[in-house]
Amino acid sequence: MTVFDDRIIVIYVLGGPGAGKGTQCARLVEDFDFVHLSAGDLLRAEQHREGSEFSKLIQDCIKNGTIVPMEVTIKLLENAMGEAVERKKGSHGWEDGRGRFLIDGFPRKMDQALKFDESVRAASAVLFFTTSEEVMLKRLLERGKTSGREDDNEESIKKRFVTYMEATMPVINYYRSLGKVAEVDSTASVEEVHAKASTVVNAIFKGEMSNNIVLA
Ligand SMILES: Nc1ncnc2c1ncn2[C@@H]1O[C@H](COP(=O)(O)OP(=O)(O)OP(=O)(O)O)[C@@H](O)[C@H]1O
Ligand SMILES: O=c1ccn([C@@H]2O[C@H](COP(=O)(O)O)[C@@H](O)[C@H]2O)c(=O)[nH]1
Ligand SMILES: [Mg+2]
Repeated sequence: MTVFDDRIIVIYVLGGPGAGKGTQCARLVEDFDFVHLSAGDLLRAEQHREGSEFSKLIQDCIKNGTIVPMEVTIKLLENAMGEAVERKKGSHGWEDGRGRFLIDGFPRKMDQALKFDESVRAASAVLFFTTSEEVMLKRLLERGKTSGREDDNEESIKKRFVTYMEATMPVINYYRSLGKVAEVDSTASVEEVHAKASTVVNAIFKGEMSNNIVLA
């Protein structure tokens, strides 16, 4: 039994640090009336919440590119989803009555994937953005000039790459084994990547994604 039923559609958005997940999610929100929840943003908000017992833990994990224990992140996501559903009820709601969530930067590790799918809501698909480490590093160092993020520096970025390869790639391979991964090369311009991502999401909504997809 999951917290949310089949009126709620969840798409996980994964990819290496700086692959463009947040950028593309913002664009897809405009097209498909998604609620976009970034696990990293929720953790940063919790880190800075006055009185949070997890503040120091989250700060250390983010700086070192390691993964915050799943209980913390899943609770934050579950709460944010619940709040979004309530907000939607109070306004016009979702057009077709089906709630649509893009869960960005999550699950980063197998334990999170299994727990969220089984207890909150199983993901319909994984939108997976890929590009080279060289491109990701360049983007993140550029972003770091203005982002104020404690992990947008070369030392933290290198650690994030290691965590991504060791903990997150197994998650992607797990969803590949379920035929749920839509891989989109995110090296090109924001517009070009957006066009491909949009095509994929359309296919997911039309129920046309019966196996993994790769869009180069
Ligand atoms: N297709 C693109 N071409 C050029 N720059 C891009 C592209 N997509 C994103 N960027 C830029 O790269 C940086 C990282 O993008 P974004 O924040 O979307 O990545 P992310 O995958 O969410 O990263 P993180 O895992 O660190 O949260 C941003 O400064 C963004 O403006
Ligand atoms: O599920 C998650 C997601 C993120 N984290 C931590 O946050 C940072 C930043 O995440 P971004 O997606 O790049 O904003 C990440 O490096 C982890 O330290 C997490 O622990 N669990
Ligand atoms: Mg991001």
